[in-house]
Amino acid sequence: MIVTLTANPSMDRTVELPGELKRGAVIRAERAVQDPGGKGVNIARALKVSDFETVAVLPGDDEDAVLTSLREEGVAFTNMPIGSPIRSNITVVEPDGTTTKLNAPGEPLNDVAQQQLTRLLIQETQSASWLVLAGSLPPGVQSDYYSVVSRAIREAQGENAPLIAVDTSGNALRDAVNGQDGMPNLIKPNSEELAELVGRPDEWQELEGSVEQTARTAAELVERGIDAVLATMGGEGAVLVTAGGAWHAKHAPVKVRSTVGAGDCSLAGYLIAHEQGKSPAECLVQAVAHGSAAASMPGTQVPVLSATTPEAVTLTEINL
Ligand SMILES: O=P(O)(O)OC[C@@]1(O)O[C@H](CO)[C@@H](O)[C@@H]1O
Repeated sequence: MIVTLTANPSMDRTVELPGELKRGAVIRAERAVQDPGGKGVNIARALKVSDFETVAVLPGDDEDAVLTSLREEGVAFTNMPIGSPIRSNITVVEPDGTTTKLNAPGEPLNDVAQQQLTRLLIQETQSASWLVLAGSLPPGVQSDYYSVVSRAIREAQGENAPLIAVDTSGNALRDAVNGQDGMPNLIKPNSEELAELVGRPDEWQELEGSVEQTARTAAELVERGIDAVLATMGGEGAVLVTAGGAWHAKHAPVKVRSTVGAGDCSLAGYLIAHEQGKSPAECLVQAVAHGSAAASMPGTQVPVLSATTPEAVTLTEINL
């Protein structure tokens, strides 16, 4: 069973425009959709739609629209009431696929709420194989929260502790991999996040354009004690580096409808293959197949495993 934590969930509102986005104009959208969101929520939705057991842990009131949508989708969740509505994040999609995202800061969580959330996670992860800590941290939460949660879970569950995946950015990611509270088992940075993590933020564009350099940079993090680094490269696919090897995988081109949530689905694909006992390279292939399928769907919709096309993914081993 896979437990996800979304400390800063959202209602994702996506509008598709008939033409280019013009600043300052009133634009009539062609289509508008809304989906429950936040990275851990998306991962749980992607797992559930393919019948993998999952629980999404998140702050939010029982009657909040995000939780109502999760109930409708049949996604199991445990929520912690906060007395205010979950934030709305807006995505604007232009006909050429250009996506502009406006993310709200989210509802603050005080110390008591953070401790309560950690306690909920300890309860929910008693028989979990993975815990996924995903997305930004809301106002009031220190950037080392994922590190603190990881330590609490590992102390509470001992030998039965789940593997921990972290999918976040900025200081929350930096602090999650500083090693003081142990390393995550898996991280999923994009090129920008990877460059920042190794302390060379200016290198991100080079990383995005070079599979070998991405793999070498990810390997630096594996040397620091992370089991697996799944580095996503947008349309160029993804690189996986573990102590046992490095691989690049790329899907045949697809018509992109919305890239929002594609990274979350990549991680879901990786976890699905891992739950099925597949090899690291096969987990990478499924990650890329899931990410591509998600990018070809509107809004933050998630693909079912049977609709993904791992056979359209080219896998290459990288010699470091
Ligand atoms: O503001 P955060 O927490 O970094 O990201 C939130 C978010 O952009 O991530 C998901 C896509 O990955 C969306 O569902 C959601 O709106």
